[in-house]
Amino acid sequence: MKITAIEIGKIAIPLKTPFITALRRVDVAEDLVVKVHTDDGHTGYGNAPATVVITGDSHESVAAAIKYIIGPKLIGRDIDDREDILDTIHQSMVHNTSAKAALDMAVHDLFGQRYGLPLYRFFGGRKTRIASDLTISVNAPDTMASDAVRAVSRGYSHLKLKVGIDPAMDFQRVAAIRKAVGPDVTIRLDANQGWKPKEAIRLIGRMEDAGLAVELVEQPVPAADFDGLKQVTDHVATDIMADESAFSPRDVFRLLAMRACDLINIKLMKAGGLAPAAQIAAMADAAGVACMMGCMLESKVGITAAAALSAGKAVITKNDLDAADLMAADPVRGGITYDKDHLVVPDAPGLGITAIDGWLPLKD
Ligand SMILES: C[C@H](N)C(=O)N[C@H](CCC(=O)O)C(=O)O
Ligand SMILES: [Mg+2]
Repeated sequence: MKITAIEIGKIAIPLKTPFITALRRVDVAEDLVVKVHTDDGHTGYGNAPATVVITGDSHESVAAAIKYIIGPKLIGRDIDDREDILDTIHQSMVHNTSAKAALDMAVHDLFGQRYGLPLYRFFGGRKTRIASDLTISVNAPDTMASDAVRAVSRGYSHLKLKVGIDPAMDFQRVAAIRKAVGPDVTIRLDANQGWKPKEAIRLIGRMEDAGLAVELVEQPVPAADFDGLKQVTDHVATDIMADESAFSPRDVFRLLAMRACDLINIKLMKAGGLAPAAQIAAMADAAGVACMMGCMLESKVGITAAAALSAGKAVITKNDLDAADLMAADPVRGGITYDKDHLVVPDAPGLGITAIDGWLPLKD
């Protein structure tokens, strides 16, 4: 099975409600989807949503990296040389993790197809269903409370609340939601870098004193401030998770060595795909630090790949793989299905994706 061509196209999917974080607002999710074709008629799928405020990657930069730098090095390569192809993807250029993730995913998809192996089995095959939280966008406290109640009525028992806009109002947001959903719903927070270290320590302490029962706080401080992240971790009882601080395996090695966080959020778009994401999971496992499998605002292509890794690794104990469930339409045929708050992984070879509706090839 040899790679013969790589096509790049885009899909646009309206969201059920606007996605609002401390970093950005999105009304329509746009995802770049690559198709990697082989000489025996197979197609491997991968995706790369542009999340410029987090990864720095735009659709233009992803397409250029694939088309001019990494892609040409993959043409003619045999899928049986998987590790060698993955080395090429990851060593062709620095940064550009979204472009690398899209190609790494497609290569794994083709490898699964080559051997009739569902990807979740390739990564360990521990489960066929994984539970995810649902994200509640940052808004006025009463709006967030009603969004949270609606999410619980849809079957979600874990909610990830976006905060990080301003600490006093963030306290009101969490208090309003806890009051609305009661004590049995798990509440996790994602500040998306919005607080300063001392501000975070005071605010999380206040939430602890008020008995708001927050399970974890994701990325309280700016991504580059590893010392600030450690300061927060060391001064609160609530678990602190690194997200934007934890891109590459090397970042995670540093975070683990510093004991700067209690948990790691792994995302394919930050790590550069499944191979480096699996490396991160293995390092965290060795350090005794549990992980969340997270996602960007991306289609079911990337969510299916992330779910396959999560379903195979015991160290991944939490999932924030709700992106495709935040969307009002699903143009991806095959892949995972949502069953209330669970994702069911496909039993078909590779990612099990058969077609993408509304996929428009990128023009030069
Ligand atoms: C979609 C997922 N639940 C999520 O919240 N991811 C964000 C970043 C997503 C984005 O801005 O596209 C995160 O965990 O920070
Ligand atoms: Mg996050």
